Amino acid sequence: MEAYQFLDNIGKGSFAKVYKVLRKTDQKIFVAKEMEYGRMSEKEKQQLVNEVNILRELKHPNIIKYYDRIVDKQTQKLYIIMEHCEGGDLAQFLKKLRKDKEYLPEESVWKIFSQIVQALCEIHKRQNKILHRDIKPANIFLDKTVKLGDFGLARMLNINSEFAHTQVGTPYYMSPELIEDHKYNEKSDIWACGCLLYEMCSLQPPFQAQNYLALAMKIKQAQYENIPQQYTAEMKRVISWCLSVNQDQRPSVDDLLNLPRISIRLREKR
Ligand SMILES: CNC(=O)c1c(C)[nH]c(/C=C2\C(=O)Nc3ccc(Cl)cc32)c1C
Repeated sequence: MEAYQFLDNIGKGSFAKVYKVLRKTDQKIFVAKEMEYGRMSEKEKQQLVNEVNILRELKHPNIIKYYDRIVDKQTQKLYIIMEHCEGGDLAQFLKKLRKDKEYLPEESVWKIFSQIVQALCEIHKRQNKILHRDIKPANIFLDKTVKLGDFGLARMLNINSEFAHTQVGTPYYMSPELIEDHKYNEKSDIWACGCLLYEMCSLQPPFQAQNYLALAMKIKQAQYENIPQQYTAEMKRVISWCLSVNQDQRPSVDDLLNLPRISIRLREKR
């Protein structure tokens, strides 16, 4: 990592530390995600190679840009160099709103959501379909555009891995089918989008409990409190649609792109 100067430790991604770094050649700022691969099994190393290969292929304004990967054989650490987003992550942003008791205007909620749906469209519609598997505010970054990042758990549909059952932190956004130990699929990402939309309105996840079992019960019954009254019936409808227990009843990415509050934005972009 001689080409970069470490500036700050800015947080944790999935299974990793995240640093703000300066590229010495042009003084540009990036983010380096540091992962220790020394203690990883061969399968986990394959997952790491898989994450980097996923990132390298993705080029979209609403997906965190991958720049480089550096292997430090001495320390047995892999660094993934990615774009830096001045605004930090959405989790911190929502945490500040909650502290200031300030709700997000509905227009802002749709603006963020429409960009995440576009990112999802990009990864779901590829020939080699990709599932993100960890959509949540901490993996959404704010800059001139909103960007979906940290594909730490993403994988091509055709590669199974024991990571499938790896959970880091409380699984607030876990879907009913995952609780039933069914296969993760694109409708599980849609469930997570419903949780994200809910949390942007309520400033807390739809499903919370004191323990995993109680959380699982609430998720399986899609039992959640109403969002604040200031949001429209359309917002409530889309959240309810994404949080359909039966995944076949959930919207597809195309259904979400065709929502009036999203499609109007896409037309304006053209
Ligand atoms: C207080 N947090 C920050 O200031 C912050 C900022 C300005 N950027 C970030 C994080 C990232 C960032 O800016 N780009 C990233 C790409 C991948 C991952 Cl896993 C994280 C990031 C953070 C956590």
